[in-house]
Amino acid sequence: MNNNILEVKELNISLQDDTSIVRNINFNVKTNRILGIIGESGSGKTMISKSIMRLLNTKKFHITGQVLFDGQDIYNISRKDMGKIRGRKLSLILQNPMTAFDPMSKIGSQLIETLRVHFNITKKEAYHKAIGTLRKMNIGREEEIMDNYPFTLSGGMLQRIMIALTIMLESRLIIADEVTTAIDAFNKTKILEEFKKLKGRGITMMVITHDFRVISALADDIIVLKKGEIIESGNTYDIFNNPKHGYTRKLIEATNLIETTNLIGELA
Ligand SMILES: Nc1ncnc2c1ncn2[C@@H]1O[C@H](COP(=O)(O)OP(=O)(O)OP(=O)(O)O)[C@@H](O)[C@H]1O
Repeated sequence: MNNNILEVKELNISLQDDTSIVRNINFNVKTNRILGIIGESGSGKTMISKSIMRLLNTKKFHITGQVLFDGQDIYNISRKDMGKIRGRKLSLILQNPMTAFDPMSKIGSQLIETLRVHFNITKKEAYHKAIGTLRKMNIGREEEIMDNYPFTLSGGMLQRIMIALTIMLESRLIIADEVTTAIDAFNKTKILEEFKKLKGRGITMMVITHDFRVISALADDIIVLKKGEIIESGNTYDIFNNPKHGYTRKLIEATNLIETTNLIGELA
């Protein structure tokens, strides 16, 4: 049985003037596993995640290769069918959560509306589903949060609500792109804890980051990306303990350095 929820085959992305962005990208995401994609800024991580969601403007970018989601070739289905998959079975959580919410509408209405687009349920049922998930995640002040506008909440809190939404939607694959980068330490810890809990329950995820600490806390397998190419891949333990590539070693060392600096800061 094929237990890959996602298969990316020979993915190449370039600009229309032939400037290459990513080359020969091949990887699979297995059901109930977390794949980490790590690489420096500009290595092509976001381009890969957006191309999987079919969110890149094809007038600007030339994309070749195949992306199979649950066995279905998503580059060969209609926009309408892609719309049904995106946001329900396949979710992308981006670095800046503010852009994911409508600033003019309260959090509760947005969650209820999204749930009702994808499930045949009443407003009341959607409300209970939403608030139940927020409670399970220990968000705190859940009723109040449902009644708030996005701008009144911190980026970290909005990020946690986005994660809650993917849980409500029962997404088959969650792509988390630098979700812990631009948020406060408290919510970063909460998000990592939540992902760890979900991992225990068998979530399937792609975690994209430049931070080895996030990867080592969550990922089962890793892909290392450098300047648009995969330079190393394997299971997290092996890569962390025995990196083959100098670039991977540098990324790991940079993480240790940051940790040592933080420790010195705490001791000072
Ligand atoms: N809209 C765009 N037009 C042209 N080139 C782009 C565009 N967006 C990204 N690129 C180029 O594609 C390459 C990969 O960018 P990408 O955003 O995927 O990197 P990344 O690894 O996600 O970096 P970061 O961690 O900073 O988000 C970069 O060299 C960038 O210059």
